[in-house]
Amino acid sequence: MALTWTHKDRGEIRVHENLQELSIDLVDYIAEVSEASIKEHGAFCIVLSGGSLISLMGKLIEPPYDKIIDWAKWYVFWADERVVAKSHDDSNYKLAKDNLLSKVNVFPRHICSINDTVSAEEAAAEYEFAIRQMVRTRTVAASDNSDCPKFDLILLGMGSDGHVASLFPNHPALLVKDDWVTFLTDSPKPPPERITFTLPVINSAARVVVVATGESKANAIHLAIDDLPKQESSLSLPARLVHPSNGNLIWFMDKPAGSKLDKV
Ligand SMILES: O=C1O[C@H](COP(=O)(O)O)[C@@H](O)[C@H](O)[C@H]1O
Repeated sequence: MALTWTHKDRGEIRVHENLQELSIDLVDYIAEVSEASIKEHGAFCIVLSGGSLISLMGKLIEPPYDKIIDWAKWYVFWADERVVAKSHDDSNYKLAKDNLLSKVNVFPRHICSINDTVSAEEAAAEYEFAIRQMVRTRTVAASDNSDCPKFDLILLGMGSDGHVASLFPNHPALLVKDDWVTFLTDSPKPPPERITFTLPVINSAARVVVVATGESKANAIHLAIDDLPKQESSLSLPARLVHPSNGNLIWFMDKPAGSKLDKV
């Protein structure tokens, strides 16, 4: 049984017994939000990340989810991408394509991935332009209180340094306010060239989920969620800056990742 509670300003926290339990709870949540979004506005705009998140979503291609989800109404985006060929093992697109998207009936034209033949700067600009077009045509909702898209669900992983998407500790990308997508050529985690959603976009989503597993993430989870006596600059922990202004935040983790939380 998961230990769950709601923190006064850090959202809902779900600490699971093991990866199997976490994975079931995560896909149940995704299926629920997919259904609710489709009922509400006829589409489900979901934003993926790379890393360990995708294997935790693996049950989506199995019964009953493969049949009950209305895949034709899914629009898929990425919170960040490595600027490598789509066939490269580092590609977040390839990871999701191989393990999820190629196994369900999401329309290829509903998959909004980056152009892998241009520079990081151009890829970021083109990706943002494509999303702006989708907001204009109302495929993606617009935020009520910012000049940003309002995705139905943004799924983020978190590194042991507290990075989310490709927003790394103390990196200038954390300060970008006017762009929806920015780029970096000096990522501390390889590969160096990446594009990423900026914080205003992440924090304008209707729902943001952060998924973290393993003991190596325990300290970052503690710093991202617990009330800290004397807070260092939040720029040193991007996950602490995830704070949807008008949406829900949920943290899914296993016991080792949650082991340093005050409540645990
Ligand atoms: O480089 C990245 O890392 C994070 C975290 O990955 P994880 O394997 O530790 O879960 C991921 O969320 C991000 O999309 C990816 O580009």
